[in-house]
Amino acid sequence: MTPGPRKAESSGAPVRRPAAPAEAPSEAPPGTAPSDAPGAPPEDESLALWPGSTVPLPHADLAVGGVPLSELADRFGTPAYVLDEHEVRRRCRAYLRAFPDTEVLYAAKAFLCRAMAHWVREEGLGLDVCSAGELELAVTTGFPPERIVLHGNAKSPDDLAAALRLGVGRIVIDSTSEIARLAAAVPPGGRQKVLIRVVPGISAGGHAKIRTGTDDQKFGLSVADGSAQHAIARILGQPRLEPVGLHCHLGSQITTVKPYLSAVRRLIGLLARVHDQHGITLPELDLGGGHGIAYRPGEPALDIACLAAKVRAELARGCAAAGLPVPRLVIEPGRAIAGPAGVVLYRVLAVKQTGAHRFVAVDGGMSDNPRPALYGVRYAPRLVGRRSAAAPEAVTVVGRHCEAGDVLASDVRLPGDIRPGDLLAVPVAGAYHLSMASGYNLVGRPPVVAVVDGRARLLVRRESFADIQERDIGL
Ligand SMILES: Cc1ncc(COP(=O)(O)O)c(C=O)c1O
Ligand SMILES: N[C@@H](CCCC[NH3+])C(=O)O
Repeated sequence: MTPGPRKAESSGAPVRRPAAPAEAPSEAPPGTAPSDAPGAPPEDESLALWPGSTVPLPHADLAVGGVPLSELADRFGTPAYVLDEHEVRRRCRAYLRAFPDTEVLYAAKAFLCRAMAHWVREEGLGLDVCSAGELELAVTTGFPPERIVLHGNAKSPDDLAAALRLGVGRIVIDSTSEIARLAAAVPPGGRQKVLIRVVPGISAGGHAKIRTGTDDQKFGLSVADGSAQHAIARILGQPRLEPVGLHCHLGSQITTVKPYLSAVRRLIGLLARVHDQHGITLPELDLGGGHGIAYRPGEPALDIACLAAKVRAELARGCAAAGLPVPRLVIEPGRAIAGPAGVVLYRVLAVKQTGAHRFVAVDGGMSDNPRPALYGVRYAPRLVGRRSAAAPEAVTVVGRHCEAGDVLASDVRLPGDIRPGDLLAVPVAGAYHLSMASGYNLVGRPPVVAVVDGRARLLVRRESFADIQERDIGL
């Protein structure tokens, strides 16, 4: 990506965007352009996908949360994830505003650390977890277990034991075989609320690998082949399980409302069948997450306000037609809350011209961001901390790992004089980066630094060589 036009480059202090009007825009739903960033639309359009606090500084630096990125790189090293606390909180509030009377669960798999759990809880969201690890971490921050929902297509005995011991609000049943196993784990006299994960037979999502609404995949219970109906009958035969609703998660990176409306219609159909067959009304409908965001300028994002309005209308219409009460709505956004609040910083280590290709190799790679390798996702890195007059050239930003496919950003435009020592910053790095980071090549995972109001605070420290060595028992 070409560094965009800068403004107000004369003073050394972070230049703030105009203050947000007191009312709505700063709380506009995530994903709605141009108010995706808080306050007025960004002065510099090339910063539209960056956290709302991002401002240009002298020497082509950027400040996020009032802290210059080059200062963060010097202080915390690279690679490093930077998270704008205000942006996370603003996105949580925007969801609550767009979805009144809805339980909004933040999907912890997108990114979780203690501070994140704390912010999300303070903002009034619940949590969707899919392991004992995510659950226990959240609970250590005082997250009320009753506001937590446990997911997973293969929950381990430890996952179920932790959920029951800590008293999570609901457990999502994902397979028939799980029913008896869960019922047996519930202590005598206890009754666990459960949701049933339903596969509605809808194809939606940004990449085949992240589509979970089609019948032929590993998650949930299909309506088409009757397994969902069969599972519900089985659950009703288990006195220690209390079915409270249906759940579906269509996939991730969904940028249109239509698939959600199809899901609502199919789930209402199933609610009606359950009512007719068993004489019960399940009071909850959990539509999962999957709300798509843009990673590069010009990419589409799901319009959350539109989603909220249309889902509510479809629920009201469908339930009235089926003679059912409107169920309580639950949603589980992850990416749309954490993703745009994060930036990742890399230092350039090598620049190489091979034939037609110019490679810019940085000190991170697929171990801190496997998403390009997994899903072919494209990012928009930007040179920060140094002004360049060189014309932009097409380059491929690659990582440091022993894989030809370790590409972080293919065919992006960076100044032609890019060189070792330069700092690159990549926006929209808050979701599914650290949470999917690996230990490949024994490279320690990067730290997470929170920025807010001109202050930087380490949330998760860098994984050191000592950390890695400690786990290795030796000969
Ligand atoms: C059950 C469930 N809920 C919520 C999410 C969050 O999805 P996203 O981060 O795309 O909003 C996921 C992940 O795709 C999921 O599997
Ligand atoms: N991890 C994926 C999406 C799947 C989300 C989890 N169900 C991503 O980075 O986009």
